[in-house]
Amino acid sequence: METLKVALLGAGNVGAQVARILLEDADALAGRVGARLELTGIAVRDVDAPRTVDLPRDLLSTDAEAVLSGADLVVELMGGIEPARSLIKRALAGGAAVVTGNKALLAEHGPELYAAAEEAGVQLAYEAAVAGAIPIIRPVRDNLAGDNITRVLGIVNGTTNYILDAMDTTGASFADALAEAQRLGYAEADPTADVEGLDAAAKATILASLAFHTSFDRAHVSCEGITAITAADVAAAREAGYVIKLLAICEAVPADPQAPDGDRGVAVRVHPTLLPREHALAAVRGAFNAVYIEAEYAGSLMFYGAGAGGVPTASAVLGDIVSSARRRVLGGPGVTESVGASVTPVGLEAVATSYAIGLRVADAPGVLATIARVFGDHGVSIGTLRQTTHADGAREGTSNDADLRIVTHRALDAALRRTVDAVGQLPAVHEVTSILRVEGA
Ligand SMILES: NC(=O)c1ccc[n+]([C@@H]2O[C@H](COP(=O)([O-])OP(=O)(O)OC[C@H]3O[C@@H](n4cnc5c(N)ncnc54)[C@H](O)[C@@H]3O)[C@@H](O)[C@H]2O)c1
Ligand SMILES: N[C@@H](CCO)C(=O)O
Ligand code: NA
Repeated sequence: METLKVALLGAGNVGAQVARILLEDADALAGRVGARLELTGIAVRDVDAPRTVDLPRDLLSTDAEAVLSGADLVVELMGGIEPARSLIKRALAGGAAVVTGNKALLAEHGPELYAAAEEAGVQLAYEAAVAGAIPIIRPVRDNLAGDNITRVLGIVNGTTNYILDAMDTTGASFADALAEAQRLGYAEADPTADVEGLDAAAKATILASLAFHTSFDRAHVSCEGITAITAADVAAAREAGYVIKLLAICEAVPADPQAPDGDRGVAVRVHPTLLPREHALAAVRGAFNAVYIEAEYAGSLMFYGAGAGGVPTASAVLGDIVSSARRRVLGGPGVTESVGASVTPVGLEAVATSYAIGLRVADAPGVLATIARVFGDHGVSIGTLRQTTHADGAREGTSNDADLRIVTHRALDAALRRTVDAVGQLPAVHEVTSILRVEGA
């Protein structure tokens, strides 16, 4: 039987598990590939660092370039932009197939790397880069290649879903839920990329490019994280029949909001979103991920599972290793990215959604009518309105305060902002407590 040489770059959470499985399951994998996969080297920062998995010491090296030279397959699990980018380019140029889970790198430099793979006639596979273990890259790129995807809604970050779910089910504050996520090992020690939505935005960039056959850039993706979400927002959403999720949304919309029947563009956005509790994505709990796809012929599809964690993510990496190795045995690079569509990337200003708006107002006669008139004057239609009086929020010498939660019909972002600005100027409105988008209603 032929032997293929596999080089691994990085032995952290995911890399160490990939190495373990390559060694432990060597016979089974050889049967599936039609060649033996020999792990020839593992690039690490420190040969003596403690690891979650005991790895053969003679495979470890701090010289990544030496590790990848001569390999048939290079598996990059170091993360970050450099040196990952240069090492992947070097591996591709040398004729090796590359497997990576590096969404940050692909969101910023994907087209350059896809082109390098194409030029070298080898495969660049990255199933682990979006939603961990969930098969989503190949379904979107290959299985749905003959369909027309119209919308992708994804819960693609486990840490933020864990936090929002804990806030929803236990009433915890954002800070307490984050601390718990860190204690359980879901969030990074520095969880900025998770809670600010940057990790989800990188994944959205990759999904949009595949779903709409166009090279999207991270700069095309508008991004808002969950750090401003309060326990009160979550409670109010719950009371109104919604749950708040951080969604990555890629959607075909009119390129010019003033010309609804004109050319279509694609808007890609990440933000906290209210979802009706009966929506399929509302049932995604804890650190799980799910991607919901609407396509012209397939209808609605949902992909669900573990979006993070060393062992589940290793499953996606191993799948790419087996399939790349098998292609190597059979010859040819297989299916590659298709970017012939040249869809126009458009910004958030082109997207109309419903909004949930929280207002702290004076509980006095005529206040509701005045607020409703401002909405009407700006052409934003109110769908539902709930009022809760605040006995403990009484303002000295005046009326009590009340909390209003308004859910609008679909409106463009600019019209909504103008409306909220005008409402905020009303003397009876003491504070705009939140503005959140609603999807799936
Ligand atoms: N952990 C997950 O759940 C998950 C899920 C999907 C994708 N990913 C992606 O997989 C990749 C790896 O993630 P991870 O969680 O294993 O990260 P990690 O931080 O646990 O592991 C990365 C390892 O690479 C090593 N490394 C970094 N630079 C190096 C260099 N120049 N030379 C040698 N070694 C170097 C680090 O020392 C570390 O051990 C990242 O791109 C990440 O975004 C992770
Ligand atoms: N930090 C990421 C890891 C998986 O990409 C998450 O929480 O989903
Ligand atoms: Na995946």
